Amino acid sequence: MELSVAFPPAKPCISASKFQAPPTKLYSRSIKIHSRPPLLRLKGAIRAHDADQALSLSGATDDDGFVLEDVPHLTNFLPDLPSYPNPLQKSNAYAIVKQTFVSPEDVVAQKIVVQKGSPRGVHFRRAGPREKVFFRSEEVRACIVTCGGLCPGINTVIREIVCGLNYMYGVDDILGIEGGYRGFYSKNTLQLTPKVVNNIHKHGGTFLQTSRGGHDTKKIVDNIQDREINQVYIIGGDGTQKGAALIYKEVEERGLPVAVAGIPKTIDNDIAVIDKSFGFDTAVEEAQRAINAAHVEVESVENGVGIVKLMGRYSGFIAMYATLASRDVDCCLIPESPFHLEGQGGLYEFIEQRLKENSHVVLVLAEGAGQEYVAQSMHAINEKDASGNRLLLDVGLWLSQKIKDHFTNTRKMAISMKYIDPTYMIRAVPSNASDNVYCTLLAQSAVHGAMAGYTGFTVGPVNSKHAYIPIARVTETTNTVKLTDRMWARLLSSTNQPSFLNNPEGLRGKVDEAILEEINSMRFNSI
Ligand SMILES: Nc1ncnc2c1ncn2[C@@H]1O[C@H](COP(=O)(O)OP(=O)(O)O)[C@@H](O)[C@H]1O
Ligand SMILES: O=P(O)(O)OC[C@H]1O[C@](O)(COP(=O)(O)O)[C@@H](O)[C@@H]1O
Ligand SMILES: [Mg+2]
Repeated sequence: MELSVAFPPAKPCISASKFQAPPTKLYSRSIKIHSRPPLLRLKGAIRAHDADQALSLSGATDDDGFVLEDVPHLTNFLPDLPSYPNPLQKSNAYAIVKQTFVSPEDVVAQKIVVQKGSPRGVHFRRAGPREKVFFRSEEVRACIVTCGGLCPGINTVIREIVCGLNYMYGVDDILGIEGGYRGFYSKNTLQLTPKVVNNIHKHGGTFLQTSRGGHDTKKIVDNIQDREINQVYIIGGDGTQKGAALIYKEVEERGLPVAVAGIPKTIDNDIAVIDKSFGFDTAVEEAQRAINAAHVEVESVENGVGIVKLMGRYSGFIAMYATLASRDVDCCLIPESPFHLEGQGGLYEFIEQRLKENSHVVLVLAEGAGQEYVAQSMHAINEKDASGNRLLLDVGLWLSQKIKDHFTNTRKMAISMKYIDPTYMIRAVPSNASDNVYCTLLAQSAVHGAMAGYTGFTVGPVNSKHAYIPIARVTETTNTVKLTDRMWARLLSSTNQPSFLNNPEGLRGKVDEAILEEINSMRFNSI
């Protein structure tokens, strides 16, 4: 029988130090299922074979198009690593659970809407506790680091990693790395216990502090080695996960028995593969307060124009969901959807029409929207932050000014402009109840994965089932709002705003020619 599995190429069984790091790019290959290698018992430990776990995914044939995009396992480069029975076997919490351990055959499908006869497609390993663990509890020294921008729920994830390790696996040596990646080599560590982290989930921000920039793989791994850390939990966005992949590769090259687990974090919800990033719901909820305030303000004056600027560097998810949730928003502008101000079908015309109808209008603006216009008007240079992310110009201020100028000078209409910028407020709050539950699941899944010897993985829900995803899969692309998907159409139907696509010529010279081409071809295809 043949099984199609996607994972880095198998490496010869030679000493760990001689291993080459596998290429990041995953590829798909067919491998035969042989009779499973014997499990040798030695002194209460079980010798495992990495292929054992992948190959036990029986029952699939290559002609049904089943692909497993597997995550690395410590035994890939440390084949003699002993394993032990999972202490959860004796856990009160799991005492009456029907199936404590996730079967090695359990996988999560990336696509759940399929057609009859279509290939089964890509799958990820299901997250959760495994029968065998590759660490003795008393030998674990774990560390947690948080990097990048803030997001509601980071503290809950930290808390639940600490409590999960301690309560489920009896681990009591957990270090907090302070101030992001650079904290590995520039700061002292913090000892984390359930008591220390008991209340942190009630606060926004990160208990461990964070930073941008400062990723130096060699220095970080030197530090991991010097401190004898063997489990690394890394909470952060796309940049952080890229850094985590480099740490994992370096760890593998050095042949260290260190599990590297990534927990994806970003307020922008732009991480690929996973359903949604934690804190996103909280941020959307918090954004309602700002939208509400804008609405109250502009409803109370004549010709009130409210603008609310929300986060979203390259993707407008927060703006889109906040708009859909609110129903007080007349128009939502996101980076993915180019807009134009002047002429037929433009923003000025739309605002004037709504002012005539309702005497007020509320616009929600993602910070990454219309950056081309702002850059043109300010002759700005492309500045970057310490992590290399482009620093955005304030589109909110620019748009408020443009609208004021247009109505006062060109249209000779008095308007009352209220510009609200709650960007940092929506990500600095503690997470709401549903995000807290989500964070708990993420943290526990990460702990189970690391204890089971998986490494170089990111954890997250795929079609609402938590899975272990190869890091490269979540960093190779960024999630953006697809204008061709139904969700954006739902928003347009809800606000009844212009799509700005009916007059692509109005965009000429203002947005990238490639975007215009795309719009034209979309229109052509949909006619
Ligand atoms: N391509 C990369 N390789 C290695 N480290 C990176 C990379 N991109 C970002 N980082 C590091 O990850 C951390 C966070 O990245 P940043 O982009 O600021 O936030 P986020 O992880 O939320 O996207 C920073 O310390 C940065 O140095
Ligand atoms: O001012 P900071 O801390 O750099 O953060 C601003 C950026 O952080 C974000 O909230 C999210 O960015 P990350 O996910 O990369 O951390 C962006 O929406 C925003 O542009
Ligand atoms: Mg990022």
